[in-house]
Order: sequence, then structure tokens, then C-alpha cells
Amino acid sequence: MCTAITFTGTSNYFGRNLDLNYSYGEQVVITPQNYEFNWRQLPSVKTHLALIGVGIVVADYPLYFDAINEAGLGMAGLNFPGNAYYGKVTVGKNNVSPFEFIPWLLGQAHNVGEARKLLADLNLVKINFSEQLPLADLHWLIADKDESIVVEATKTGLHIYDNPVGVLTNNPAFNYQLENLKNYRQLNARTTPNTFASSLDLPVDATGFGSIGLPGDLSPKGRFVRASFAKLNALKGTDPLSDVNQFFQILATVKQVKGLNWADEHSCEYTVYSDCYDLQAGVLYYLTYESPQLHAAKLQGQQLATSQLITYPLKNQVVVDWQN
Ligand SMILES: C[C@H](CCC(=O)NCCS(=O)(=O)O)[C@H]1CC[C@H]2[C@@H]3[C@H](O)C[C@@H]4C[C@H](O)CC[C@]4(C)[C@H]3C[C@H](O)[C@]12C
Repeated sequence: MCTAITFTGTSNYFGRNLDLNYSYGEQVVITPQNYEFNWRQLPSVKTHLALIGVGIVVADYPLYFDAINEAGLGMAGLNFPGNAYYGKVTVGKNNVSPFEFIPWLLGQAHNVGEARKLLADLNLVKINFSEQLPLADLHWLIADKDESIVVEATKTGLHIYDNPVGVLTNNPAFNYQLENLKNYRQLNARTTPNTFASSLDLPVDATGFGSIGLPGDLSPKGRFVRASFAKLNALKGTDPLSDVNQFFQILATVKQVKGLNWADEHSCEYTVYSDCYDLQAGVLYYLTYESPQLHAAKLQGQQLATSQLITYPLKNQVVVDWQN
């Protein structure tokens, strides 16, 4: 399972937890402006916006899990098993395969408004990357500094939803998750007055009473409510780095610890990595399960106009900052 969020403070932030029972050997992948994209159905593109994100490179192709572009638009793919539906190639449409979707959109859209226009003619097609890497059932969170949307391709068509919460998890579909928040409208980040019965004296003897009922479980439903409550009530920082820290603290409320969520008999899901993009500065901050301090990479200067993919393996060593 995964959780993606947006957060606004001194800058605008976007990122996710990637939860899985194994690692693909993820890397930071920078796609410069002159890397040529040879799409499966659409004409090749020689120049485009530069991207930075997390993913893997196979046969010199960037398979992004999440990324942003140099204009400050971000996008993340999250599992949507059993609900995602990709159709046949349709004449007159932008036929894009799911593994091409992130680079195709981020390569050209500067903001959510432009993304919406491109999505109007999008057809997500059933074309896999290779036999070894079959189709992934996904839905996507797309965000810029002002707004976010969710894209779901299901049997009933391509759906684009406004996302007033700026959170996405997994099944069931996004509409359900949004509707489900109504069941938690009584939650409060402050302790509420006693409304149980006016005749009964029920003094508070601690804090946190307003959040009694907040789901603590790791299911997508539970994480959607918890991440929304955390994100919508979290204080903003006083500078970009304190915001980045706050972003990771929010993601930590839905982090999966190894051993708490078994995917099958032999392996459990855990938070492989968490990341936070500063959409305005073009910086990717991340931490991994094995290396929980902040690492960073950015889209910068002369790298932007080159033509070869640039990669850095995600750090996986614990580093201790000794003080004596
Ligand atoms: C599994 C990842 C999503 C994490 C998540 O939501 N987990 C939930 C687990 S559960 O169902 O709820 O149990 C997704 C996000 C991006 C996906 C990858 C990207 O789409 C890029 C390629 C696409 C290829 O078709 C398949 C391999 C792949 C490399 C994908 C593997 C996998 O499906 C990834 C890594």
C-alpha cells in the first residue's frame, strides 16, 4: 500500500510512501530535456520538460514510480488492483500505456490545468513494458502548487476527480475514500467539551481526546483518514526545511513497520521509501527504510539540457551522527 500527499507551507510539497513487500532497487532518476522518448503509439518526442523522480531504468527507459517536472507539476502512481482497467488503442486519442503515463504527462504539462487538457484525449492502453514487467494496476495523484487531481481508468472509463484533501491511498476507489471522511467529521485536533451528558461530570485527564476514533490500522481506508487528518491539521513550518521535516512527520503517521502487514506467507509490506518534492525548488528529498535520515537530489543547471538519463541509487545505509 502506499500513501501520497500534498502539503503547502513556505513552499509547495508533494510526495509519497511507497509500501511494498520487496524493493525494485529504486533509484533517483533524472530525465533531462533532450532525452528522446520513443512512445509505443505516439510520435517520438525529442525535447520536453526535465523530470526528477524515483523509479528504475530498464533498457535506457525511465520507469517512474513518482516524479515532478521542472515546472513544478508532480505525479505518483499507487496500486489500484482489480479496479484499474486499460483498454484497446483508439484512433484519434492519445494512446499512452500506463508505464509511459508519468513521463508523457510531466514532459509537457506545466500545471494541473494543462494536465486536465491533455487528459481530455487520453486513452490508457493495455500495453505492457515487457514480459518481465507486466501491466501495473495503478491510479495517480497529480498536483501543482495550487490543486491536485486523481486519475482512475476503470471499466466505466477515464475518471478525473478534483482532490480537495490532497491525499491518495489504494482500494477502494477515490470517491469512496472521500465519502468515507464524513464518518470522521467529529474528530478534532483539540480536546472537545463534554457533550456526553450535561448531568455527568467527565473531566479530561490527558490530551488527544479529540482524535479518539481516528483509525490506527494500515488498510488503505484507515491510512486515507489518518493521513488526511494529519495533513489538514499539521502546523506549517517556518522555513522550507522545517516544512520538509513536517511533511515526513505526516507520512510517518501512515508508515508501515516491517512485520505488521504480511502480504503473503513469506513477506510483509513495509515502507520501502518516503519522498517529498519541493515543487518550486525542484528538489527531491527522500529517506528509505534502511536509511531514515534525509537524502536529497535536485534538478539543476547544465544537467537539464542534456540527453542521457542520470541516476543515483537510493541510499540504504544507516548513518549515525555521533556526537562524542
Ligand atoms: C507497487 C507500486 C505501488 C505501491 C503500492 O501502492 N503498493 C500497494 C500494495 S497493495 O496492492 O495495496 O497490497 C507501484 C508504483 C509504481 C509501479 C511501477 C511503475 O508503474 C513502473 C513499472 C511499470 C511496469 O508495468 C511494471 C513494473 C513497474 C516498475 C511498476 C511496479 C509497481 O507496480 C509499482 C512500483
